[in-house]
Formats: sequence, structure tokens, C-alpha cells
Amino acid sequence: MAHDFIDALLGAERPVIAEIKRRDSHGRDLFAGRGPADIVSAYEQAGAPCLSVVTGSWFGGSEALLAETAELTRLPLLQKDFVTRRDQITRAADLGAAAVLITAELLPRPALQSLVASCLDTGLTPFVEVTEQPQAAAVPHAEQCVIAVNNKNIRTRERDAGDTGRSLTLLPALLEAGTRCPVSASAVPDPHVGARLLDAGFAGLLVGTALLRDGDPRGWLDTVARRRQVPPAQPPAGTEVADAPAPLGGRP
Ligand SMILES: O=C(O)c1ccccc1NCC(=O)[C@H](O)[C@H](O)COP(=O)(O)O
Repeated sequence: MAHDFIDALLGAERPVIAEIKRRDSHGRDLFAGRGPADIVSAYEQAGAPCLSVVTGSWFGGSEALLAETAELTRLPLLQKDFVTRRDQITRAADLGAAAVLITAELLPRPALQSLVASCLDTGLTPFVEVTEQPQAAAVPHAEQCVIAVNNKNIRTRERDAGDTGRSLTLLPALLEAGTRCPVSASAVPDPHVGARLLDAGFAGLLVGTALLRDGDPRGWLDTVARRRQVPPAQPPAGTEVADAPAPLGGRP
């Protein structure tokens, strides 16, 4: 169970974690009249292997949004919120998450370490976001974690434009830490930049605003796949390959 999220991403032809987020960091609506069912359906048809659901209230999220999304899809779900306590992790599992965001930038080291351990004990994948090399080096059990570079500044509520150059700078530190699933998260503006990040060695991208604004997730993900110059690495033996979107209709 703990590896469902990582296996889905590593086995995907279009390794984009597509995000469901009601509002951007400036409070602007991103749903544009669509409901979660419309967005989930478009992401599934685009071939996204995993979804991210922002439950944090800064971005207009709620637990209800995660629960509703879990009813709509069998794709592994990442819960994005400010997690500081173990009970939030068990709650995430109850609501249908497969992975939970742990924001290294905002957590003292002991808390980071115990939250990663709690995720693994609960059968969830820790999705640890970092902004500096020492944070990556401090991730315990890194081989069982996604380690993602946040290209924006969470301390200013991600109101900055972001810099995907940070991902490129930190990629060696992520690999050195031992993750097999390095991800570039936030501020990926278009599929061309996305393809370059994957070519550089990222196993996945986390994209919210650009996909929701673009309105054509299938075209976006197709372009990522077409623009890649470096063939995707073969998934490790035993990894389940996500070659078709999971059908709508809820969890078994
Ligand atoms: O990063 C956090 O700590 C965080 C906590 C709670 C809710 C959201 C949080 N971050 C925001 C995001 O994760 C972005 O929505 C996501 O990376 C996508 O970014 P973008 O493509 O720029 O919309």
C-alpha cells in the first residue's frame, strides 16, 4: 500500500501528478464553473497516474474535497495540507489518500522524521517537499518517500512566480538522499518546461495552476510526452504500469 503512489508515478507514460485546487495563491478561482467530477474525469482521460487534492484552506480546500475526489476515482491521491500531527495522517488515510504532503521547510527535524515514520506505519507514502539540500539529506527512509522540490516559497503562501531552476539545482541532492522518485512541484508553467524537467531526471511533476487554467489537460500531458528528448527510464521490475486511466466509479 505504501508504494502505490510511487509505483503509479514510476510506471506512468505521462508522469504528471495533476492537482485539484479551488483557488490559486492570490485567491483567484481555478475551477471556472467545473466541479470535481469534471476535473477528475479530464485528468483521467489525460492519462495522469496520480492526483493531488489541496485541502488547505489558503487555497479554498477542505476535507470534503478529498473525500469527494476519492469517491470519483481509483487513482492514488496525494493530500496537500499543513500536516504537523500524527492524527492528520490517520485522517488522510480514512479520507482516501495514498500519500500525504510533509513540508520540510516548515517542520523541525524531529517532527519531519516522526511524520515520515507515521505515514509509513499507516501505509501512506510520505511526499516530502524540500527547498534546500539539508532538508533533503534529513529525510529518513528516503527510498520509500517521494522527495519533491517546491519551486515556490510556501512561507509567502506561494505568491511568488516560482523558479524551476531550483529543481534542477537540487536534483542531485534528492538522488543523493536516496529517493527513487524525485518530483518537481509548483510553478511548472507549460508542458515544454515540464518535458525538460523530466529529461533532466525527475521522475514526475506536480502541476496545479497551469493545468487548471489551460483547460486541456490531455493536450498538456500529450505535449509533455511528445517533447521529451530522453526516453523515460524503464520502471523497476514489479512496478505496476499505468497504461490506461482507471475508470470512474469510486473505490472498490
Ligand atoms: O506546500 C505546502 O506546504 C502546501 C500546504 C498546503 C496546501 C498547499 C501547499 N502547497 C501548494 C501546492 O502544493 C501547489 O498547489 C502545488 O505544488 C501546485 O503548484 P502550482 O502548479 O504552481 O499550482
